[in-house]
Amino acid sequence: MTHPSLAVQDLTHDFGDRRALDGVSFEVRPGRLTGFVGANGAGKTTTMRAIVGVLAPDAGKVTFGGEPMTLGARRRIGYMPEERGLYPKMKVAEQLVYLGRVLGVPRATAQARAASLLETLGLSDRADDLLHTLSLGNQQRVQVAAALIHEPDLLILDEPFSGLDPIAMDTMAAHLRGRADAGVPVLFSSHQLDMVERLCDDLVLIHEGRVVAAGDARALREERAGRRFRVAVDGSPGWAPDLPGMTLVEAGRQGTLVDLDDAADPQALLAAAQAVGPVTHYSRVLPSLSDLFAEVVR
Ligand SMILES: Nc1ncnc2c1ncn2[C@@H]1O[C@H](COP(=O)(O)OP(=O)(O)OP(=O)(O)O)[C@@H](O)[C@H]1O
Repeated sequence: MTHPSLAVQDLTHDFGDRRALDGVSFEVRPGRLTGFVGANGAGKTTTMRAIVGVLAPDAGKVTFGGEPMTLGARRRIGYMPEERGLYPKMKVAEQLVYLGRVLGVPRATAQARAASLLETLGLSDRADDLLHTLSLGNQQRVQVAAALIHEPDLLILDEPFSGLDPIAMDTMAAHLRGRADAGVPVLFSSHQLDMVERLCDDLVLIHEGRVVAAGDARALREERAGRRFRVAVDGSPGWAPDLPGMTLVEAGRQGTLVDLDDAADPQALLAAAQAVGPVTHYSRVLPSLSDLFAEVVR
């Protein structure tokens, strides 16, 4: 199924005399996992609240499939709020079924979905436990299940990875990937830049209420790639080129890292490596997401 795109256009919002959002615009495309990254207080939660309609922004608009968000469209969003908000004294599965019913899912369907979500999130054995008896990380998994119980057309998740152990993180990541692969636009905020870098197709970087970079994650990194290359020669882990305009950064088991000045030819580096032995790796080094982030917020 093809889902529409979410577009956020020129959102502006003040809290008193503090401008929290200052003309925020970006798109969350169907089938794309979009990571929403920014420092504390940058405006991620406020933007997400405006998207799902719990906050009315001072200016700007949110459209889904080109149409303004209606109440009906909002019911098709799966939202995991920062403040969470499930019922601590209700049983896990019962709670999911209840939330599904509130969103118009027939009881039998909600029961089947709850069981299947708990299974994929590794919580089947806790289905009949009261929520508050689960660890915080497991409560968080239930929170994600709650956001998915009505098979939403759009997922907005505020820090779904915070507080999860590495295994739970992988489970969560696989689940979000699965929803995106099914065509759903997915926007999630996170401070775990390595996870975002590994997982996301698209990025939105926000700084002090303004979007400072947005779009295809790889393209954003490629645009900012310098002239650093990694080359690995089989059997010669410490090899270093001796060529004009090339500065060795490091040489080791991960290969040889070299900075080229503007006049140096990357092919000369490759040829020199090939003269030493079989080349097992040769690539231009892309900046990491944390490099990218540091650069755009400077
Ligand atoms: N209800 C509120 N009343 C007053 N100021 C607020 C309110 N909510 C947010 N703010 C302010 O708006 C700005 C943006 O906050 P927001 O919560 O959107 O940031 P964030 O990017 O989600 O941060 P974090 O990563 O810390 O969750 C901050 O300066 C914050 O203090």
